Amino acid sequence: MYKKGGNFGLGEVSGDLSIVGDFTTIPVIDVAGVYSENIRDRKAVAEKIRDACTRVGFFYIEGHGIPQELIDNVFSLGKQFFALTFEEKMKVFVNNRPNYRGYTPLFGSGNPNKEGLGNANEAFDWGHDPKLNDDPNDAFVDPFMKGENVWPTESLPEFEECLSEYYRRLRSFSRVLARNVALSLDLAEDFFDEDLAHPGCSAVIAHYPPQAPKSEQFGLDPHSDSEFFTVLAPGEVRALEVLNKRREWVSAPPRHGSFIVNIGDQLQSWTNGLYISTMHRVSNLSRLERYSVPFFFSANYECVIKPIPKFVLKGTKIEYEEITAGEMYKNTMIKFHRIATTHPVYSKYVIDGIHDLAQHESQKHLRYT
Ligand SMILES: O=C(O)CCC(=O)C(=O)O
Ligand SMILES: [Fe+2]
Repeated sequence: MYKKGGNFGLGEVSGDLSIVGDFTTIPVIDVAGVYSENIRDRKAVAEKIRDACTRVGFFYIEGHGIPQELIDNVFSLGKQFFALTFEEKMKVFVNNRPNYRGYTPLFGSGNPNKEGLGNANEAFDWGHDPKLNDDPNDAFVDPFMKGENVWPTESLPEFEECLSEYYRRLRSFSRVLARNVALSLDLAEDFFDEDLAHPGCSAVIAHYPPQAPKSEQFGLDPHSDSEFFTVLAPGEVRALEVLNKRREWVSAPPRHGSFIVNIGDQLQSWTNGLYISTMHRVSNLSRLERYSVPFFFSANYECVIKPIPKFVLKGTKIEYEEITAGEMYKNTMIKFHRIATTHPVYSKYVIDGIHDLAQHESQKHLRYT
């Protein structure tokens, strides 16, 4: 369930924070039918999506139509980026951007351990900005996280173009998939369209180096995603695990050519818990370098997320707080990146004030117009 402040970065899983599904395997869905002009084809996909979203919250997708070459190029450039020197990568340090774009160093995010180290991954974030927006009516009013993407253009001239193309491609696919999600909920297919006109999406290339076998740290702490849904390119190395009702962590290994889609807190809230935003975590115990690219598909930042009345049964209590998509994202990012601002190695790169919590709190009076 989405609680104010989000639950990203939880070190342990407590029962009351998440709804968990009854599953032992993650379904595989061929989604090619979402592009069909024939409603019967679209409905056939929607039925499978409904089953996966109510029971698991995770599913593999085939037939998505996103060119493998584009995915491969993103991974290849990501590997080149992470191979740059620390100083070079820190030129685009995430904590010097109010909108959390750029580089998060290894151990620089998540819950710190006794030595003050966080998650065993390094990452590069990019996302919604005026340049990537495709809605002429979007004024890009974001009181919390104003700013543009930041690119390591000096070292990697092709980075911006390739990652921007990936962003646009994944956003357009996600809009089509969202129509099928609407259908799966017996809503009009265009039900979410307006709220996804200038979606505040973001994407990450993450590098998870191999962890020591008995490492107490995670590659990524157990969490649920805060957005509408996530379309994950999981790379080639098994490391992602998904929590079921019996408190078992079910492995979600990569399947070549498939993405993994998981429901986020926005959709869980919109459906009043019918669709599950399932907890998951990453531990890379494979001895191989792992790279993955989640694309977080969100509603417009100013969109207020609250249960759709038809999912609220008479006499039941609404358990989900009303919150804008932008605030959800901001809360997640502040929590997730706090460690980088206090860690002795990274803090010397921090420009004071940008990620001051008090400063964010004091902006609370600002609202989208
Ligand atoms: O890399 C993965 O397999 C999952 C990443 C993830 O869960 C996230 O970034 O939210
Ligand atoms: Fe996640």
